[in-house]
Amino acid sequence: MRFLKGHGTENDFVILPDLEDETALSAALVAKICDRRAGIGADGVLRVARTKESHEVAHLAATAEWFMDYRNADGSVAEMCGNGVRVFARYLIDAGLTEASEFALATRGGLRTIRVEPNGDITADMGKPVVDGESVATVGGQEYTGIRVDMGNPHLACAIGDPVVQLDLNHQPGFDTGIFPTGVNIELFNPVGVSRAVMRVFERGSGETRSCGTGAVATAVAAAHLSGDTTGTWTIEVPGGTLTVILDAETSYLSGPAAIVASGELMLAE
Ligand SMILES: N[C@@H](CCC[C@H](N)C(=O)O)C(=O)O
Repeated sequence: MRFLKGHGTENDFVILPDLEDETALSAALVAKICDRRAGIGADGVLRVARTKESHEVAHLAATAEWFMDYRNADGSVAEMCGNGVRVFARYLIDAGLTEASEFALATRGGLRTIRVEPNGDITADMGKPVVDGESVATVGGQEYTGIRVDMGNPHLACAIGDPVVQLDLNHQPGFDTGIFPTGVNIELFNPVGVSRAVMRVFERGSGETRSCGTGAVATAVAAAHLSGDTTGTWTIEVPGGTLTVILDAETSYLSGPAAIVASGELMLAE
């Protein structure tokens, strides 16, 4: 099976073009592929499938030709991945599978419109974030209150007083499993200056990653909320780079670099 490797602000993915929809991707195979020692290594897998052939999203086929079938590093399925859609778009463009500079992609979280910027960055329309009250994450015995944000996938974005660089994110943070029965992506951030935040993330199904696009939007929403705003342009610094988030009354946008860095033949099987 052919694969490519790509990343968006070091949130890295193995891309599996499955244009004829022939690959049954088990959780075990995904976990093997994402293993950083015994596999290729990645935060997740992006299977490239035709929307019309994919029963989960076939109803979106009139608008989006391609479906991003996203899997976390542990093999679990997620609704959306913000850096994933941007890297997926970069693959489609580089592979000549689209010539448009603006096009829609199907995800389990619904349609996402992509725009290629003049400087090569890729912007995704991430939809309207849904804010749904507060909850608490526990990291290293310390409790942090955050804001629940639904980006198609679940987030808990916590502004904290301790510097995020000092956190130990080697272990799963605690969270309320009653509120998040299918797990949650947890962002810890320090607001810095005007409309800027430094963020780290512990992703559901992947552990700590160096960036998370849906998490960056959730962080911008939470940071804006704290400053009494709901709109504006936010710079979110993550360990792997910098993302820009625009919040307006109707939707949210995520912009940043996305690159394909390698391709090859996968020898792994179940
Ligand atoms: N890295 C992603 C989010 C991937 C999915 C997430 N781990 C989940 O299970 O919801 C992003 O860039 O948004």
